[in-house]
Amino acid sequence: MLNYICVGYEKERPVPIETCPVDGSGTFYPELLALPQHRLSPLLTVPLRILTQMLSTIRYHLLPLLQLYLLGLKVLLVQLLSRSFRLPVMPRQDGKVAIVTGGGRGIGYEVVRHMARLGAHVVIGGRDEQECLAAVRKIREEYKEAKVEFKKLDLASLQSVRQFVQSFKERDLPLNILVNNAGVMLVPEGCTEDGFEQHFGVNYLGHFLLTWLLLDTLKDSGKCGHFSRVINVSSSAHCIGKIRLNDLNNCYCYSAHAAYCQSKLALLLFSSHLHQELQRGGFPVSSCAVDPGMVDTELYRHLWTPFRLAQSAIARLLFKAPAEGAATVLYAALSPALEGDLEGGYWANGCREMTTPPTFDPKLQLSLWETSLQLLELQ
Ligand SMILES: NC(=O)c1ccc[n+]([C@@H]2O[C@H](COP(=O)([O-])OP(=O)(O)OC[C@H]3O[C@@H](n4cnc5c(N)ncnc54)[C@H](O)[C@@H]3O)[C@@H](O)[C@H]2O)c1
Repeated sequence: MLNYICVGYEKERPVPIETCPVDGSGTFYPELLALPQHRLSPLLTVPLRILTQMLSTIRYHLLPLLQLYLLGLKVLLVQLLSRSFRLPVMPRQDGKVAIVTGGGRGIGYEVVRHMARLGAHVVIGGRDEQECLAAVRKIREEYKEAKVEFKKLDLASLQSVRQFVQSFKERDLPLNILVNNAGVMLVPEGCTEDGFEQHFGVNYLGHFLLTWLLLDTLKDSGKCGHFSRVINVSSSAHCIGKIRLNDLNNCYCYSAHAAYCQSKLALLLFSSHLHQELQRGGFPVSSCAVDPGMVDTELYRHLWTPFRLAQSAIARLLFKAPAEGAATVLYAALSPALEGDLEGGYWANGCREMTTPPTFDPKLQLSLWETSLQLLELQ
């Protein structure tokens, strides 16, 4: 259960006590807060409060918003000027078992469809039953032999993640590929069943738990030269993400833009740390992160209406189709060239790419890893 205190600041929002440094360190404007306001004349206190509020709004709302839209423009420009990666012909995947989260639509659907066509047994872990069953039907209609099925998985509920893993393990199937694809973007402020901010809970923490609980199966299913693979679908938005270890739930000042970017950076840090841990332990499992590019899917439905309208108008022309967005994910998951891959890393448009320094910060990776284990009560 979360306890709340009121910091008497900003909109006087209650902030969960565990994540709130009461002294305001590292966030807001402690230098302004630290002023002995009781000694200031009321004439000064009011403008000071207005000023701090304006600064907070700029820093926590406008800046992440502007950064994300500018990044979007840059990515679109690069996409327009460079050739979209085309997936080479991949070998048959008979006998392999894959789990794809959020495989009922968008990029995930195309990943499932392609894997099923190649003979893999694919389990769609999805929240929306109707959507996922429709996806299963469609794929079976297209490929009569497809081994594709749906199992309920709501990443916004840790209990649902545990149930999904338990029912998967009861079947004694191997697990060769895990694609952590499901995601939400710019959803209104709200919490998961377990009280985590939605982007953080669904995009990152739910996938952390899912992977953690499936690790033994992934390890048992990998062989030397035939590693099991964990593919984390991140985003170029991670570049502008910031990990606020003392406010992972974005309680101080909620910005959906900042929350999405943080969740995608967290997924990348997780992917990198997991890969190193697996290599250190000598396990036949690799982990990498993939940016699918800007893809025309329903992910954008929570954009502010004018942006949403602009996005739908230009999407067909400038955005990738979901199958194109799935290409790098599929390459990372299936390519024989990556068998026994010891590097993991971050993939975009068919290539392994360098990315921003925080992603390689071992201290940050470890802190986030340990905090996540604590939040999930795994330690
Ligand atoms: N579309 C893009 O331009 C883009 C760019 C970068 C990264 N991505 C990432 O690609 C991934 C796939 O996104 P998409 O573009 O196909 O979007 P989408 O909205 O079409 O698909 C998202 C999928 O996640 C599922 N999902 C959402 N919440 C869930 C939950 N609580 N439990 C289980 N499943 C849940 C949805 O049901 C859906 O199937 C996401 O992680 C997204 O962040 C997309």
